[in-house]
Amino acid sequence: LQIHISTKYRRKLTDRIPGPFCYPILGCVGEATTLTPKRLISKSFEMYELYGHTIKVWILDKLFILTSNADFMEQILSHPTQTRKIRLYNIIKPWVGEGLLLSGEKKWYTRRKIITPAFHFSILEKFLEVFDRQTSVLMDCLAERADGKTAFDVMPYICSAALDIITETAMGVDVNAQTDKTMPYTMAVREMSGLITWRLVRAYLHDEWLFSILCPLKKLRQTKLITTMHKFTRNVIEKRRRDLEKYIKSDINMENYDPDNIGIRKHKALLDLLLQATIDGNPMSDEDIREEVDTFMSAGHDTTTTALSFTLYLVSRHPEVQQKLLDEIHAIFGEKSVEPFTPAKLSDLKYMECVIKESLRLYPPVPFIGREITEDFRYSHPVLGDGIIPASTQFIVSIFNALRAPSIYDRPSEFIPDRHRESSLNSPFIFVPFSAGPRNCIGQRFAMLEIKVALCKILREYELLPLGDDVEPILGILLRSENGMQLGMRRRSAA
Ligand code: HEM
Repeated sequence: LQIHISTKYRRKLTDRIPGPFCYPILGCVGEATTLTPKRLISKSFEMYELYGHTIKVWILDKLFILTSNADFMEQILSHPTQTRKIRLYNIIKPWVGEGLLLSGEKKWYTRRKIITPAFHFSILEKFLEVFDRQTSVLMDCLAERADGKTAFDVMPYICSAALDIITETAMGVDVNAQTDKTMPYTMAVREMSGLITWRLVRAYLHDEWLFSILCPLKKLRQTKLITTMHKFTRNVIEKRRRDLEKYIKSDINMENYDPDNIGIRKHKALLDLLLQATIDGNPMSDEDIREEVDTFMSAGHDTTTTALSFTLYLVSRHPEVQQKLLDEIHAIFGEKSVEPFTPAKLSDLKYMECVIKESLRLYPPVPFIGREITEDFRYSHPVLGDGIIPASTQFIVSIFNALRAPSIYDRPSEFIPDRHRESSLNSPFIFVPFSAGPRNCIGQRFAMLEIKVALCKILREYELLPLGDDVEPILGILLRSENGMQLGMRRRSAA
């Protein structure tokens, strides 16, 4: 009865929004508990086909509005105050705290202002050397699989390289994730990412309290992993803060400074920029910085892993695309003498950009995002007309469906990189793998540069072969393939 009364106002406000039949009080709770991450993809297409591109679903007293309509999502995503994230994201909160990804409203706004300069092109340019060096390690690791006839899952290799890259750029620390599989910090990050995915596909374990009751051993394990990760990040922050203070007090030129701690590198990391940042005249506390660095670690390695792995998979299945990519790489960097990576040269890789975008369109690493509506929100929908989304609605943007909308993309399920030469498809609320509006991905240029460097190096050295099973995408906070991302490789000189 309480649920019925508390939802009455919200039901009335949203009665014109279509959606599947929901039982009184229970809503669609029965169907929601039977949905598997794999079935979610086909189910979402069925629902949009049946009800249009904006749908409502009740689960007990919770109202979800799902949309893949560009105009409608723009109204929420570009709104300056509707910035609070849906509760589902809380699953990573014990790890990243209220860093940029999870913080809301005022805290988010202040942090975003401080962190944005850390992703300026002039800073990212310095990371090209890290991308290059760590991808060279990846190339050595891939050599063991490049026999030209055996299919393998490329994702674990990419994941270790992405972990090395993000740890070095975020914290200035070399953790050798690709060559040393026993380092406690990287083992913890890997295990934690796996644990998050495991919990995500079990809706009843999203709540931290229920998770502790139903899976006490896993909860204990999670606590241990988080302790390991936090301890590592805090140690690095303390060390870098001491280094920085020493540097400020003395006349030592940072370039000549020789860090005594093994593994700590000289070039500036994102964390150094945070150490120098101030909020209202006060420096950020170590705990504030820890949250942000852990956010970069969490948001910045699994996403690029997924993007690069799907891109390699798609290129392996399209030899004509692979040849065009190779021709472009040779034209810009030379066939024999290999010129170093520069931002200008990387931005000349126009065809490669189309290929990466088309891969992000078909397989967006973040398949959906959500906002919790904080106060009644007046909207104007191109099909449903004007209306109000009531406060506390969980508003879900289906990036996966938006990027395959037949009304926007001709032959939406086909891999056609050249379609991105058309500027209309690149407008911010149409092409949304990095979201859009004030809370879009702060790391998107970082990710594009990292992927471009990796593609250049891999394709120059190896031919990708269409071996192994096709991908079977499943939806979670991140898009995954149930059977990995299989392909074959052959050294070009051996072709
Ligand atoms: C291909 C790779 C990537 C994709 C597809 C991606 C996608 C996204 C998306 C869709 C969001 C919006 C999330 C939301 O609204 O809930 C987001 C936010 C964010 N991303 Fe990325 N991301 C990628 C790489 C990165 C990298 C490399 C970093 C850091 C180095 C990063 C850091 C962040 C952060 C901190 C936010 C939160 C921004 C805010 O709320 O102000 N991402 N990303």
